Amino acid sequence: RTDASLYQELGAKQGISDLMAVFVLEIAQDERVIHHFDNVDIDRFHRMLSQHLCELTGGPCEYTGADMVEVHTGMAITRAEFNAIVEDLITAMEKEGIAVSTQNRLLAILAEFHGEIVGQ
Ligand code: HEM
Repeated sequence: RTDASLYQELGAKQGISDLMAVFVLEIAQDERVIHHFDNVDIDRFHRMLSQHLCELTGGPCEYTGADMVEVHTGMAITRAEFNAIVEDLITAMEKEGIAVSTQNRLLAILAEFHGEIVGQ
């Protein structure tokens, strides 16, 4: 578990929730990946993303959602799709005015999920 500084830099629970709301809107407009989300419960998706990010960045949350490998298995997510999602997150972070140094700290954490998500 990391220290909570990244969690604070992202604006704690409210900042993370706002960021994930913008991120979900970016995904919804992204033709490269939207087909994966046809039957997804968006409220739950937003809630689980926020909880996951809160925990990963050292915040006072416990992620209660699905295991990363299990939930993405069967989607056959490509490297290009993974990168598209990363771009959507960067766009969301820019829109939320998050400092580039903070953006890079978050991206470094998420990059570690590559192997659990791509090609499952
Ligand atoms: C660092 C990369 C990623 C992380 C950390 C991540 C994280 C998550 C989390 C926390 C959930 C919620 C699980 C739950 O509801 O219990 C989820 C669901 C989902 N993810 Fe990802 N994800 C990543 C990349 C991707 C990519 C690249 C795609 C597709 C292009 C994708 C597609 C989905 C879909 C469609 C769901 C909803 C599954 C469902 O509700 O049935 N994810 N992801």
